[in-house]
Amino acid sequence: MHRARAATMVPMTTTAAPATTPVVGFDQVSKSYGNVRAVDGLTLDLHPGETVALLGPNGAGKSTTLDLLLGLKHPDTGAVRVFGAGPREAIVGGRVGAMLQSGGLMDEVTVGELVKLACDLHPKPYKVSDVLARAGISQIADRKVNKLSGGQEQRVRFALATAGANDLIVLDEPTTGMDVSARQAFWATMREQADQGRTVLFATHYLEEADAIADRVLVLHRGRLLADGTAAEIKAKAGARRIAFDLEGPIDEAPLRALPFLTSIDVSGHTVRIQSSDADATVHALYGLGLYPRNLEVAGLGLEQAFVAITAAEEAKSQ
Ligand SMILES: Nc1ncnc2c1ncn2[C@@H]1O[C@H](COP(=O)(O)OP(=O)(O)OP(=O)(O)O)[C@@H](O)[C@H]1O
Repeated sequence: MHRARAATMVPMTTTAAPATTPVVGFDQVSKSYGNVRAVDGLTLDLHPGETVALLGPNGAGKSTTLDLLLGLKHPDTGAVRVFGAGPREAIVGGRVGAMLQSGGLMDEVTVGELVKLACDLHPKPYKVSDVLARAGISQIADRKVNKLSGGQEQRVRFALATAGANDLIVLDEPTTGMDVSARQAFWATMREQADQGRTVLFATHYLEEADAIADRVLVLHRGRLLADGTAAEIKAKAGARRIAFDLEGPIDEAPLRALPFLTSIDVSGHTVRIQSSDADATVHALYGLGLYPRNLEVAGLGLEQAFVAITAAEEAKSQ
């Protein structure tokens, strides 16, 4: 999503909702731009204390989903609820912190002034010095916002989204441009927030972050929810497993390519790497070829490979 944003921080408050009310509820939500259906019949609930990663290829509808949730866009059909109210009603107070992708930072103020403003506006603010320290920007508090590097700007957005205690934190590709230490500090803060019962929803292209951080993963594709579960469940849903082994002598690829249930193969030197939708059957057939595979390893897919497998299978269905 590369569109400019009106604001990088969206403070909201609502009256307390009953404990059973989901933090966020999407009920059959659809949103189109002309003939592009960005969000297509999306139904899901988010609950207190969940850390949820929203994954999907470019154009899958992640940013539109977050915009709908924040009331920055309105559904064509269906309903979006935030703490039991419509997003527009929810926007009037301060239970939601949002870190969006671009735009909205005031240029002519210093980092410290901007963070102080965010704290002043928040109904449950943290101390400005703590917010600056947590985002790793105390040293640049006197610098004008328009003199920052991309990664520093992103740290400032992080500070704005964590200027006060929010019950829901919405993050659109939050760590893009951050260096390793900024990422680590960022996710440590988000973990603390989740441990305190807050709900964190983040869209990302960094699947290793989703794997490490999220206790629930949503996979969007063409505006529809393809998968919803823990990272382990998503990996299992992809079905395929990785098989790797070494062979001595020149490798004849033809019989390997004919192995049953093989979905991909890569031969590099003496090492063969295979993906199979039935690893047991593939390994059995491998021995049936009279080969002697050494250093044989069979493992599940990583989240990234599972994501690629799930979305590629969906693409194939729609062709
Ligand atoms: N303002 C707009 N006008 C027209 N089409 C739009 C607009 N905003 C988004 N779209 C289209 O809607 C679809 C979903 O876009 P969206 O930005 O929600 O996807 P995304 O998953 O966030 O993508 P990315 O990973 O590339 O940021 C895309 O096909 C996009 O081109």
